[in-house]
Amino acid sequence: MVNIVSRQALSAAATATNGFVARLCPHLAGAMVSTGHGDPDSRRLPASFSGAASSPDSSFTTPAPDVVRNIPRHGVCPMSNPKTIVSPALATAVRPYEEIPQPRGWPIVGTWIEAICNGVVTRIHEYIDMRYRQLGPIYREKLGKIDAVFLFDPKDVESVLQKEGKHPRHMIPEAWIIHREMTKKPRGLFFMDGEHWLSRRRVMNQLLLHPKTVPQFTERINETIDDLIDRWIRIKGPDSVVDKVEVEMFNWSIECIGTVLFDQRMGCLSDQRPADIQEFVHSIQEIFRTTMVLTMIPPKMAKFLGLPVWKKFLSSMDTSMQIARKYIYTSLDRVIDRMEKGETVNDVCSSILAHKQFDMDEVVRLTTDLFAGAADTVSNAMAWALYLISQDSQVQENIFNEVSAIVPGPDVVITTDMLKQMHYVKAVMKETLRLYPVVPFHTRYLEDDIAIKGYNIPANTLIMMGAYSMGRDEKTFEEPNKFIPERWLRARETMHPDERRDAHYAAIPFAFGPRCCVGRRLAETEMHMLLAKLIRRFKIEYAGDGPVDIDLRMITAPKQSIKLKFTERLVSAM
Ligand code: HEM
Repeated sequence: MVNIVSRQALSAAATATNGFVARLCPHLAGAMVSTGHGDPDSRRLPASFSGAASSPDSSFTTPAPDVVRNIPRHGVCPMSNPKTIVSPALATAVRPYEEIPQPRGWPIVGTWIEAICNGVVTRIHEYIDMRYRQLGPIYREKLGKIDAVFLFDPKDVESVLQKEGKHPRHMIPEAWIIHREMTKKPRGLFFMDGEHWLSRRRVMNQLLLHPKTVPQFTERINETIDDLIDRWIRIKGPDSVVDKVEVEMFNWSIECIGTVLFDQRMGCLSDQRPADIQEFVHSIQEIFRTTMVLTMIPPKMAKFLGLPVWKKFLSSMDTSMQIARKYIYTSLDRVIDRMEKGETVNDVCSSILAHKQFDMDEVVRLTTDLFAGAADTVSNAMAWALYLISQDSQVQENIFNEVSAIVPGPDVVITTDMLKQMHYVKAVMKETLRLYPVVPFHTRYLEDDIAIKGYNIPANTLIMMGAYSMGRDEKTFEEPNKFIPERWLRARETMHPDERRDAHYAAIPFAFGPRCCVGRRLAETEMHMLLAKLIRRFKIEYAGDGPVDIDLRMITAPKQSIKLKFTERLVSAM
């Protein structure tokens, strides 16, 4: 039997039990309450799998189990939902879902019009932040097709993730599900659930999250970075400015994932970039943009009416899948060829093939989704990091000093052992993703009811945890809107363990637990290496006309193009 309660509900229950509650229901005296922390069924990936070992904040990623209070159990209160396993005391303390605060809406349309007027499609992070400030750390709202309860307290995020079970389930946009059904083409990990997901995920964990695998790719990642630097030296104008750094980052991240998946260069960093890669970039962006629109206009209706947004969504999905598959089939042919010749192959795709557990079609599906998942995430994270550091010369000097002390020369290949020592570089990326979480909401459906802040959230309710708002919350972070990488280094020494825990759960850009991002270790390696190599070589200044805003198309992307000036450091300084 599992006890599902939040710490807040617990304390509410604890005060309520004595006297008043006991008079109401004789069951309630001396109930067993558990925080859930430290429950034997609270499963976590081993630290090595969640990437905790290499994290600058490894003290954050493995919080110590909380105290479990055992008080004699009296059984489940008949008032509760049969699947809500809470202490009898809580059964009265917990209020029904319907009482969770919600914004006032109009009959039938609810808050739809207000949400659209507030720019919910491209600025949903601001709209939801506004609701948080208005309604508090738990509220519920129906936004088009999304009917969810929103959470903003890191302690509640922890409670939800503690209870996500063996097969955590996240939200898949309805438009994507319809597309999958229409094309009758099953997709990769992100779309799977249950045991089917777990069996595939275990294999992918071994190939991407195991500490031993990523070091095999570091030399190739280094090469892509050297090529990017050469390219920037070639293309920067007389004023040393590179335009559209976000597009450059996209091309680089495709090049990187290409070498890791297939041990093959894609040509995205050459002067004649393949035309279809540009089309791929565009279609991925359109998928995210149209999907956002299709959360406000029911996709089934948009499909039925043949609305332009639906047509655009379909064509972008099809184009991106066709291009990804074209690359993957060509690469697979080469991989198989090399394997047949007995040549050593060292890439993720051949390792999946070597597993012999999956047929060719499944290999294509798994790799296509890795390819698509990697492209827009790493590139946007890096674009934001460069935007932030380009406005802070002190942060650049700190990076430079750290990297110079660890890496013997500018042309030396950076290894994962070197990266492990780069605490400041890691803190810069952690801080970037706190301010600009590429994935602005973490979503879960739980198998059982859960009590949060004294309210019952029924099983299978969509729970959305606001990473953007939590990352910028003054309750958790001092001067929350300032870019201060040092906060992650200081935190270990100066913060109370409870505050550290809150800071950890408020900033989990890759999510946490068994369904965390499978590409985390690879993404961090790529980003830390790029940052280290770039700052070792250049001083970077922001050359744009004004601040860059967020354009939220499911992921946190820059709205305006990012222009940067690159000045080579003197050779003697490097
Ligand atoms: C800065 C870079 C990245 C960020 C911030 C990021 C973030 C995330 C997040 C938040 C999730 C959802 C986890 C959940 O539902 O709880 C996720 C899932 C996923 N990511 Fe990433 N990601 C990044 C890079 C990558 C890369 C490089 C790859 C590919 C190698 C990748 C592949 C995936 C896949 C396949 C999933 C679905 C996993 C599953 O459902 O089991 N991601 N990512």
